[in-house]
Amino acid sequence: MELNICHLYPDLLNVYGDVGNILILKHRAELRGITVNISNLSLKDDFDKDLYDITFFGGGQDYEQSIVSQDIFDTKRDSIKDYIESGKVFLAICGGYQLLGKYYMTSTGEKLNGLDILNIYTEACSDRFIGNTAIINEDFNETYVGFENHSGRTYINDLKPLGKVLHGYGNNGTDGYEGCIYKNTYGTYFHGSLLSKNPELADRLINAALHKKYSDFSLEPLNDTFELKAKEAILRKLNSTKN
Ligand SMILES: NC(=O)CC[C@H](N)C(=O)O
Repeated sequence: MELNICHLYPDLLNVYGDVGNILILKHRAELRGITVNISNLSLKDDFDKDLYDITFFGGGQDYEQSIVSQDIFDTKRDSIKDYIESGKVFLAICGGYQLLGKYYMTSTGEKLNGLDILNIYTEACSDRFIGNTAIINEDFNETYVGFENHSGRTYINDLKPLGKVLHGYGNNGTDGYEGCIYKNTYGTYFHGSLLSKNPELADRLINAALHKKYSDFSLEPLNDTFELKAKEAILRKLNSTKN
């Protein structure tokens, strides 16, 4: 079996170790004997929706986001929309998450066009949401931990959130939700990297991608004792500092 992963704009959007998400997907797939190929796409490159099984879009600063927002709209929008609508796997963090929505209004009032694939929008404030975070996804019965740093406040309308906020700010600091899920597309503010701290979510993405590509397979479990202990330690620390 083989998985083809696309990393969008790794040269422009890659803060807080976002590339670690790709490394985790690769590592966990390879431990199951799955071959992984990674393609980096940047400015002016075409996105071939049929080539990739998982696509990753990381976060970044407003300046880089403004360059990417123009390019991705002009060169990749229709094919990324078809890819997402067809149920293929897409993971977007922070700046990338914001750009899947209708728009991102920066704190200086610059309106960046989003791809308008997710029914969400983001408006920035001058103060930033920074810190360690934890959420719970009650449908999956999974708790995810991460680190957020964003000025944007995202509103997800009727989309499902990735989880309910236990610690931190989440999408906008008011509605108690973090991230969103649409088909097999996951958007979130969790840096850190997300998938190294949350192996259940990494396997969820690998599983979904393999199900889409191959009808008959089963992903054998890995020994995640170390990762889960680390997560417990983070949650203990967050609980003890909660005021
Ligand atoms: N960490 C990020 O990707 C930040 C995204 C965006 N520039 C914001 O500040 O909201």
